[in-house]
Amino acid sequence: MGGAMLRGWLASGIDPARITVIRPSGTPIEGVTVLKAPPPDGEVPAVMLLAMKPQKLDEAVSALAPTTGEGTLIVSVLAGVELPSLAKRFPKHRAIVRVMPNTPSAIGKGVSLLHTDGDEAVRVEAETLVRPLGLAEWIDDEALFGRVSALSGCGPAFLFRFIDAMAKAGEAQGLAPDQAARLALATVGGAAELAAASEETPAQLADRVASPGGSTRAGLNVIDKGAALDRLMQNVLTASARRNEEMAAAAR
Ligand SMILES: NC(=O)C1=CN([C@@H]2O[C@H](COP(=O)(O)OP(=O)(O)OC[C@H]3O[C@@H](n4cnc5c(N)ncnc54)[C@H](O)[C@@H]3O)[C@@H](O)[C@H]2O)C=CC1
Ligand SMILES: O=C(O)[C@@H]1CCC=N1
Repeated sequence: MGGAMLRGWLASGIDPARITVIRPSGTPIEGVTVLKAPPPDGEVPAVMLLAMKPQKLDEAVSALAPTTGEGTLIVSVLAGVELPSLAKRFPKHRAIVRVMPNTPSAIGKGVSLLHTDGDEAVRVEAETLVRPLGLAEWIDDEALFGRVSALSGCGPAFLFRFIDAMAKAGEAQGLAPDQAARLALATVGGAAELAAASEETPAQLADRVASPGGSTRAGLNVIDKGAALDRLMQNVLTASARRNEEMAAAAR
């Protein structure tokens, strides 16, 4: 996820000289400084983005926490790890902002949910930081932030599965796999762009496709029976929210 955000920032024209990536592998990234660990005599960072797995946080804290200062804005994308859990581990900070980004950030089409207990200046700074990556939305209730992280944070994975499922269904009707994949992807991309550009709701747009008594209605009847897709998505987000809460509890 950190790599996706970095790609988005670099593509938006941010000065790479301002960025240092710390990754244990030390694998270089063109244009930016990459270190295996923070330099002992390094500058206090203005912004520190945490993007390791939540389970790796404690391993990373001993090297990272001493490098922060009273002026450091800590931005965490760690799913589940709440502000008090971060503040406890990084006592020196100006403010802490939680961000739940998603991978389309790499192409400036991401969604970033934001949460902080910082002041207006912190909110402006955080929003300015993530705006080049796509849509930015504040969620002021931290419990809700955890519960809804799955919609946009995990959402791309659910949609990628949906694209694959459409393609497989096309294959089952006789299409070659590569053609089915192309059709499914272009259909999902086009429909999403149309929905974004339209004044009508997705439900109204679905009705526009479904000619009365036609083939779309026959397909929609399967999706709509017993609110099958609605119930599936509710179960999906509930499962993700439950896992998020488990990670929050582990980090507390
Ligand atoms: N993958 C996604 O779409 C999203 C992920 N996130 C969050 O992003 C974080 C990373 O997730 P992924 O990118 O999926 O995992 P990943 O395993 O692909 O990336 C984790 C990165 O952390 C680095 N790392 C490990 N130990 C470190 C340390 N001690 N210091 C500095 N870096 C260290 C690794 O080198 C690796 O590049 C997680 O906290 C996750 O909750 C949030 C939103 C979306
Ligand atoms: O799977 C995860 O826990 C992270 C959070 C959102 C997307 N990936």
